[in-house]
Amino acid sequence: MSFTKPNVIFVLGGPGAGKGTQCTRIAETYGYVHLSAGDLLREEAAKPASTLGKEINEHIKNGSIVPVAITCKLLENAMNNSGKQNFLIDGFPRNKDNVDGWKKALDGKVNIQCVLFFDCDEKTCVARCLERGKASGRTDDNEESLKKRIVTYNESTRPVIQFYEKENLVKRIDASNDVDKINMQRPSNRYRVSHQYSHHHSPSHDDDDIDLSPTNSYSDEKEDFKQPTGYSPIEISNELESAIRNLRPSASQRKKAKANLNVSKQKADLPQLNLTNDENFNEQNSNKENSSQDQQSRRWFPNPDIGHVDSDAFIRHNHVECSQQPVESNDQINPPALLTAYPPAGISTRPTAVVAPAGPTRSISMFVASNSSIKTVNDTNPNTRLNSTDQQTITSSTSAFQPIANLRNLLNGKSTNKSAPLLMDIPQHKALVRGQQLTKVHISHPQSPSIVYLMLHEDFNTACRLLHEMAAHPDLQRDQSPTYAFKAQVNRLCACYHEGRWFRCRITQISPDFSSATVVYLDWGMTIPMQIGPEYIRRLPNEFYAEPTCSIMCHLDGVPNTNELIPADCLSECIALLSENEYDVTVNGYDSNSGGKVILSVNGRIINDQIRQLLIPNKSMSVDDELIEQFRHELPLTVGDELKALLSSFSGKDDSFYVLLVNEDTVIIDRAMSQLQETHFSNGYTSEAPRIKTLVVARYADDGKWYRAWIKSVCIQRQQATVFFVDFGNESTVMFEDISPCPESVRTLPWLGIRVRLLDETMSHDELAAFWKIAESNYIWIKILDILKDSYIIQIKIDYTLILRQERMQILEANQGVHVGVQTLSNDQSLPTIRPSNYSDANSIVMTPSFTDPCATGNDPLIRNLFEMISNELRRLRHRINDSDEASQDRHSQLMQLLFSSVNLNNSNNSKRL
Ligand SMILES: Nc1ncnc2c1ncn2[C@@H]1O[C@H](COP(=O)(O)OP(=O)(O)O)[C@@H](O)[C@H]1O
Ligand SMILES: Nc1ccn([C@@H]2O[C@H](COP(=O)(O)OP(=O)(O)O)[C@@H](O)[C@H]2O)c(=O)n1
Repeated sequence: MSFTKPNVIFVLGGPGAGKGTQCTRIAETYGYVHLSAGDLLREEAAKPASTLGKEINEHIKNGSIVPVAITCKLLENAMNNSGKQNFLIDGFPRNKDNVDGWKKALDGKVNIQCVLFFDCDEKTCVARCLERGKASGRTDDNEESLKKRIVTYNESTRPVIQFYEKENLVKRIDASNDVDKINMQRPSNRYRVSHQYSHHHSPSHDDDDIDLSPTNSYSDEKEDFKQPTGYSPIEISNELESAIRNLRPSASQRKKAKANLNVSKQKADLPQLNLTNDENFNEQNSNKENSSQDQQSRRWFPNPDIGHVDSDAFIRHNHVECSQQPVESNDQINPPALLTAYPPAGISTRPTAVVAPAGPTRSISMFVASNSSIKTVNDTNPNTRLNSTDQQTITSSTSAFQPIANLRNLLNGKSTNKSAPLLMDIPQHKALVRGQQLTKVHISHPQSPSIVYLMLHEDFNTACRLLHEMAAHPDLQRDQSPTYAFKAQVNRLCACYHEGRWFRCRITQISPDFSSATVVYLDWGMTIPMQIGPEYIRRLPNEFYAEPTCSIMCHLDGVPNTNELIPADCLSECIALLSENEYDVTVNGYDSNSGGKVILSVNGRIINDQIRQLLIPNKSMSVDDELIEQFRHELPLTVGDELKALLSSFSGKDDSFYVLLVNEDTVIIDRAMSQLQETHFSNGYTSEAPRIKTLVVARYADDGKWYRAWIKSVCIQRQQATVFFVDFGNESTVMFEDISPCPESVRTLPWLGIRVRLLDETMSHDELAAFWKIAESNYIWIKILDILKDSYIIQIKIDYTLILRQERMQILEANQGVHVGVQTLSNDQSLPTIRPSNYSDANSIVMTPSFTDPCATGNDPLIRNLFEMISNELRRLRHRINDSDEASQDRHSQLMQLLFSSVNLNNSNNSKRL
């Protein structure tokens, strides 16, 4: 029995026909998971954060059909999240769009067992819905909506039922009967329903059985439905039923399977052995045909492409040295029956691979280009020959978009299952380094539009070498029983067989019946369900523990990391963008938990931008700060980072404010922008409105210069848009003619405006204004102390040297030999050594210089005294809010004067005079 493909029964019928009622019973009796499309839609619409709520609610109220992308994704997610195999899908597919969308997303990946058609006359349906409406609170159980729903049902859903009738999949059930008559007759273990071809014909008898066995996919009683009044009992055997109930194979099954494979050396009672029989292989092979039809959408599921990897072809093209001989294994001498927590001697648990700057290579392109011919090569190679009956079709029960948390756990070697032991591990891929530029990088698995697994050139070589070595390893010969038993356990490493190759994998999930496991391919990134059994999963021989994983998970910087529904056509465009032979990669960040943050490009074409363009138009057009946060494009900052910045604007909301980071990007943006000042934008948005939430450049009215911004809202009438300047953190209203698409050269540079607030310091706007007076137009150094959702907690270090340099230079010139004071720095020197006097004062403007000059240290008390006074002055300044600008400016310069006169005098008496 195969559990690799989920079984699906569609349940259709008019509104109120009783689909939900019967499904609940079937689900209880047969262990099917009941998924009601309508319920899922209502649930989604009820989520406060849902951007689709309005759209869904409108359709429901109007009785029209919600676009399939939404419904299908909800169903798919629910199936994936259930972790189960058998599903009753109620209220779907309801029109042709539903059928097509389902096919596009899931064809070949599930087993459609049948379509249960609950046939009920209109009057009864309406009456039931109205009755339900009294208590259900549903917005559509009223006469007005019902009229529309009935029309939709007759016009759109009935043709779907007819379509499936032609496919001989429909089981018609007279749903006008009493609830209990329709339902299961216990205790006979039979699902007894009367089913008739049409409600115009009354049933001649009413105890036909419907087979709900998960494996009996298409019934062969075609004749049934050729005669409208014909009934043909579909037997559901007790055996089959118990098989559904008890998914765990029986002891005798296990024994038989074991005998078949002659796994003599294995422990007799290994519970995970559930070996496949011929029937399965046939079924799987027929599934394979289906699945190949829909390769585009399949790519989002665990990637079957790895089956095409042919290391021999690869080696021929690339002259990679690789032993053709079986690798000498000392396992025979030193055989651990199961891997223990101790790594074998000589195996490093630390990464050893070096992330090489990708060298010149033809490998990846050759590999990809020769993909089509690889199959043939495979067939002629005795080492890697594909045996068609041995092929295990990969079908997926895992989500197209895996939650990152799981992956993170995987990458960290953390178990998702508390009881699972942490075993010997394969070292992680070497960390990427911010700023690294890589070329000829291959995507081994596009997990989602925003997450990909990258393989550097060297990784690719290693991965192929591993494939080759594993194929030659004596313990991984499929025609021979494995030397050592392998007990499948969550988190355990293993070798998995797929399309003629063994791969290094980690088990992440095991089905309750121990027949299948979900494994992640450590070197290629994808997650795939596998049958458990020595044919498919074996102990990973010791020699394959040393090599670090060959791929690295990376987020595409600036691409929204969305779990939201993505329409199928948009998805396939994303896939196409991620299917290039090789990429140039810029590393914008790396974190051992979440992997790399990268920008992919091909011939200068920035893939991140293209994907973002595809994804963002699908988002809600309502202005929503939360949402923009999702794709805000920041430098990856971490706690402890010290950065040079300029104060740029108040956030206007609280005591947070924006600073503009000053780094090499600032220079690039600056340069690009000043070039733009000169060119007159002819491609401004004069005829059409700029799209909300797109990155543009906009002319800032105050100085007439262009800056990067995103569109927050537009007013077509006034031909105006509110834009948010991403490098400064302020908003402004700009005419359409002063807005232009963002030039590519600066599009992917991180937004330099970051929102910050001071630790434990609440500043009023007025205080901030005073603070501004001191620090504006001068660089400040900020240290990141904490990262909040919407802002950074920072400590400010004001680089007084910049303020003072001028004067100080003069003083120094005039007073040779005076060593007290602040260290002078040139602009590009590293951090000034000015430090806050103590931690609690960290955010006030009290700064104490540290001294590099030994002479100065002798004057410590004086200096402390001096700076205390200065800080008092500064505090006073902060509170002199009502002063006119001029007055405070005056005060400011007075203060500076004081500072310098005191430094100049370098005398405690003088400092007292302050
Ligand atoms: N066989 C039946 N006879 C009478 N009322 C029924 C029957 N089946 C369901 N109902 C009632 O009719 C209403 C609609 O049933 P429901 O299962 O929610 O329909 P659907 O899912 O097809 O819209 C419910 O209030 C339910 O209690
Ligand atoms: N596949 C589906 C299922 C339901 N729906 C919407 O959800 C509404 C309620 O569906 P439902 O299955 O809960 O209700 P019934 O009409 O079966 O009582 C429908 O009228 C549609 O507006 C949809 O758009 N597409």
